[in-house]
Amino acid sequence: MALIFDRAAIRLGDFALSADWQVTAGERVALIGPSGAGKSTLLMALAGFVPLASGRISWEGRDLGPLPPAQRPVATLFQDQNLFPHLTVAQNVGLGLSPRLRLDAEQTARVAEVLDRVGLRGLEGRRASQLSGGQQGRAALARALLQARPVLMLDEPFAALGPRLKADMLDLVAELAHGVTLLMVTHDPRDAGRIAERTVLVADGVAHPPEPTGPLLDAPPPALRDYLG
Ligand SMILES: Nc1ncnc2c1ncn2[C@@H]1O[C@H](COP(=O)(O)OP(=O)(O)OP(=O)(O)O)[C@@H](O)[C@H]1O
Repeated sequence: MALIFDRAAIRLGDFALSADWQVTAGERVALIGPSGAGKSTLLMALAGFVPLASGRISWEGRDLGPLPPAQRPVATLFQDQNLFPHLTVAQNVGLGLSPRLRLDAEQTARVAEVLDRVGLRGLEGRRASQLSGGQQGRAALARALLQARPVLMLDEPFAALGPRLKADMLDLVAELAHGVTLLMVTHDPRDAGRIAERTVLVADGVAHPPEPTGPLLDAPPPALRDYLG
């Protein structure tokens, strides 16, 4: 069981990126590298929003190429959390199950259960705009978990939170998404060290094969050293 980038190549105008490696199901991997190197674009290719110029991406032996985004095995947690400020917490989370918010009793119970798991019980009826940053992160995580996809992509999650809160949220992700394959874009090597067993360096047109995070950060190759400063 694995997520495989098989000589996958992306071309967008002058921008080119290649990836040729795999991640074992349930593994947690960080993507790190300079701004504009293509970290988000690689995730968007996995999600089906950016086409491959050649090669393929497969999950458990199945080529994802023909699958539209909604049928791919991935859920995404974005930096801006993508919450609708005027909707309640329960509604924002319910959108993960039904885009029109027509939830049956079983789905409503699942929303309540996942809100409980992320520690938001009692705040179901509050508008998203009335949540703290940390609570918003929990609501967005609840929505992503509710989709129950085997791959969870995090694009600079919780970047707006302070270091302590961000660390707590990453620990919560690791705990609640246990068994889920995580791909996390981050600019902070501490995030990678906290949650990711292996790290992909994205630089100079290549998403390099994942390497064990600790040794990679302790003895960074030149491209990573330049980036880390
Ligand atoms: N539709 C497009 N056409 C041409 N180039 C594009 C298109 N979309 C993205 N790019 C380019 O792809 C490159 C990679 O962008 P991407 O956002 O993936 O980088 P990133 O590593 O996630 O950066 P950051 O860390 O700043 O978020 C950038 O140079 C961007 O300008």
